[in-house]
Amino acid sequence: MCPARYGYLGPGGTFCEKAALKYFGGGHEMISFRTIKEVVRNVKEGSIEKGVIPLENSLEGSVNLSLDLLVKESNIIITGEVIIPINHNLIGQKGLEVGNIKKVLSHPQAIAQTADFIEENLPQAEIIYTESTAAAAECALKNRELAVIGSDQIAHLYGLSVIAEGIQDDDENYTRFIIISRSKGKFFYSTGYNNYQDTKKMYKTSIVCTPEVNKPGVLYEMLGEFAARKINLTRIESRPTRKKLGEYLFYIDLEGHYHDPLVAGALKEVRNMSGLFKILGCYFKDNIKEGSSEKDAKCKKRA
Ligand SMILES: O=C(O)C(=O)C[C@]1(C(=O)O)C=C[C@@H](O)C=C1
Repeated sequence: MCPARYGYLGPGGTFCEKAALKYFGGGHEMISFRTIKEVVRNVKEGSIEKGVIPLENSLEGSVNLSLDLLVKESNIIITGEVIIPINHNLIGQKGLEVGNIKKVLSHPQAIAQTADFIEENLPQAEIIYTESTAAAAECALKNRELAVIGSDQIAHLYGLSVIAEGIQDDDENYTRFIIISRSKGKFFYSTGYNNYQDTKKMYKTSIVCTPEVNKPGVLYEMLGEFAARKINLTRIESRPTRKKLGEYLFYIDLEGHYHDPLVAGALKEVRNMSGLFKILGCYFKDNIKEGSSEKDAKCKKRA
């Protein structure tokens, strides 16, 4: 049997690769793509079975491009999630000192997650955004005055040195990645499950919706459908519809399976109040285990 083909935001050494390995384990064909858009396109066109892209970070919030693509690409669904701790380092060629750094390169999320460090230690440096932390490391190979922000793995992989360790604004730094697949058809409601207490422990359902009419209290009414059924929401995020100023899409993640009658009932009501309504996916929950940040792991190793 051929190994499954999975894609992720690369090149090799990104946090996304780490997340993909945690989720899929070994023994698969792993293909790196240079942009999130390319990962999504390849899943959509069927050249890979699943793709892994970043969705949100505990310090910086959403990766807007990923949110937008989930709505734009109608045949893409979320089939899994994986959360990993993120530990950033300042990286450069051997012998590079902080005072000599002219440019700092990284993914916008990584730059934002280390904003305090940059402000305090690198006020002289020009900031350059790249498609990923590993793409930044490729550039550092060609220029001695250039530093990169990323994992210690990329330093190792690209033969670079770590100048400063653990430079994120807060030690508790996690990114949630989603696994995307090609949708096989419309989501349907059924009553396969009937114990919300069980499904809420195991599953998450993600939806996106926009109220059909813009009237006072409409969002309150929509969210009330979940509150009335004691359905726990784990996230709500708004993004412009990109059609009209002041009109928003609401991304909602909730605990429970959409086949659970309680969840299905709430979703039906919310759909009735919505213009656009899409179930983005229903998948197993990943949990952050206490003491699972990279820094904690390093401390344990040293002890
Ligand atoms: O550039 C990488 O290494 C990525 O995997 C992307 C990404 C992101 O988009 O959030 C992933 C984790 C970190 O939050 C920083 C960057």
